[in-house]
Amino acid sequence: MTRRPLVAGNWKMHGLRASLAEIEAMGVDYDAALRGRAELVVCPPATLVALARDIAVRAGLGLGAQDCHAEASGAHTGDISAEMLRDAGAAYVIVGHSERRADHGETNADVEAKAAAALRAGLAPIICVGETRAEREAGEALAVVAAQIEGSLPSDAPAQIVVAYEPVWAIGTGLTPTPQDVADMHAFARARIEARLGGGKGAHIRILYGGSVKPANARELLSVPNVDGALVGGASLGARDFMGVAAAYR
Ligand SMILES: O=C[C@H](O)COP(=O)(O)O
Repeated sequence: MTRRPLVAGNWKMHGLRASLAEIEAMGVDYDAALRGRAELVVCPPATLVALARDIAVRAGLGLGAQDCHAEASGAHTGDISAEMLRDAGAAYVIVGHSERRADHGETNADVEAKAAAALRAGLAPIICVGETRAEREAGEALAVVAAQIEGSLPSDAPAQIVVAYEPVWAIGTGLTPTPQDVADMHAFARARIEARLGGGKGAHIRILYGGSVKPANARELLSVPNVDGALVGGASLGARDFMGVAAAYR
């Protein structure tokens, strides 16, 4: 099964208009050889999505957003719908990131509704799952991820969805699981995705690893079986590091 690797950059709450120059710079290194091997996507804050559209197109990168509301429109002050993101130029949207689950109390049901909204709007959701340190230490990592997959993926989701496994304790900490731990979790996640969606989709869906991915560890992490790319936080803010991560596919 050939799955096109995807390296997605999640800028989180970072970036002003001046940061758009980084997307332009990413394009300089994103040559035909690398384009042939991996898809690159950048997910800036919502304020920059529309402004980034033409720049990303010129650079050859895809564009994503970081969250969406479950409804297409309505009286939801401060929220942004998947339709609006699509209109602004996004093709992807991250849903269920652990920071939204923690900061905004998003449940698996909320994440499923957002993923469904993304699909309705024509966006590919990047659905995040992952255990906390306490859950891993309690031996519950597999059960937590299984429950998140079962609860957060729309049961009729197509193979275009992306799943990102991000152990919460590895996000922004410089810590990473061992390659064997990543291999075990990704194989497990693929089996659970197939159990959830059926129809042979599990083999087609890309499962990204996220959590302290950097140029120095990208090659090792991205060569693990069933790792189809990365969801990169801190190292995606600058072209040099982001392209250093993507270079794992050269
Ligand atoms: O969405 C990205 C992840 O939360 C990873 O963040 P990080 O690469 O800064 O650890």
